[in-house]
Amino acid sequence: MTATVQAPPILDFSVFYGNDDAAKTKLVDDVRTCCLHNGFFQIVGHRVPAELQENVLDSLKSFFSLPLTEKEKVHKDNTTWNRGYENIGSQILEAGANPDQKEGFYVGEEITKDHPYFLGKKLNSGPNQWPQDFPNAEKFRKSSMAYYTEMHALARDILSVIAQTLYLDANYFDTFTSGAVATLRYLHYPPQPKDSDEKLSRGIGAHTDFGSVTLLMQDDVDGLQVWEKTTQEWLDVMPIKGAYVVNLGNMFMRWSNDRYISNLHRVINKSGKERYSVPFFYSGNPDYQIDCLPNSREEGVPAKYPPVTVMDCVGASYRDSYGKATAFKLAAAATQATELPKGLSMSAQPILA
Ligand SMILES: O=C(O)CCC(=O)C(=O)O
Ligand SMILES: [Fe+2]
Repeated sequence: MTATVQAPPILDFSVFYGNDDAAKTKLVDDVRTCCLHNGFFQIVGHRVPAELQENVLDSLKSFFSLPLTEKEKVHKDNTTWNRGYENIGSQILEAGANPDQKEGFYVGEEITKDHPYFLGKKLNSGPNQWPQDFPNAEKFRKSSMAYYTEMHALARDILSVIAQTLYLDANYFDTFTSGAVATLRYLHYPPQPKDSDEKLSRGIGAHTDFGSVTLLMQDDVDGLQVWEKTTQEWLDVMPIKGAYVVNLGNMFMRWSNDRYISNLHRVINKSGKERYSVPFFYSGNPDYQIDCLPNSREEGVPAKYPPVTVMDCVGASYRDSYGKATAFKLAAAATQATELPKGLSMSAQPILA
């Protein structure tokens, strides 16, 4: 019998908030093992209130059930800082696959137009767009912002554990997390049509995330899969109520000189049901310099990458992924396809002005 490889381990994060030193050391060791293997783990026992999680899920479901014309009133093309609604098919994350079969809504810090981040065009910084003609509008806005604040706190706590996995002070990332930019993304994956091409149809194509860490809440429908390099297979990450799937992004991998992994994952919604999920992408302070972390390379081994700011590192990945969808649209138009993939607009979306 062959040993089965498990989807990301489920770790009890409550020990981070307790006084049991042995349990804390074990948590740090477990997180280190995951970071070295594929950069994925799951946590329970965090402090994000269950009621807030439910409010977020309820209100995003009622938003996505609005008519398209209502959702498009807050389309993210109204901004150059990536806030608001995104149609199905706007992104291609897997080269060669069809545009992603998901619609989304982006939320970030409420940044006013006189804020230095807005004036300096820092990494998707600006005011949010909120749907107005909507019975749950107030609940949607309030729960989104309360949840956004909670997620910042949880990301800082997780980074504190990750610092310790590298034998660094628990507060090593404080300058990186102060003034950090992050994006909350509400996602809705309609059921994949039965006659869709299995090989090409994706809720979200195989990709790695761009930033430092991503904290993902899944609703109760499965579909997320993580690539397991040792057995060359896709492993299902079955939803656990209230838990977070945590994964490292490309910027963290670069920062650790490729010692810690940013791993491939994808979503295919074969459930026949509507699937909802809420990733929180933590970029960090846009002006922070990402330069090889201490203890992530052997004595005498050079750093693989030159220093880069958070803004340049994450911004380049965003532009690339939306550029692919635009290229697909242009290719489809060039072959005189009568029908373009739904939701692909004719204007390229400038993600970072
Ligand atoms: O919806 C999910 O479960 C995963 C979403 C994801 O990987 C992403 O938005 O980067
Ligand atoms: Fe992802």
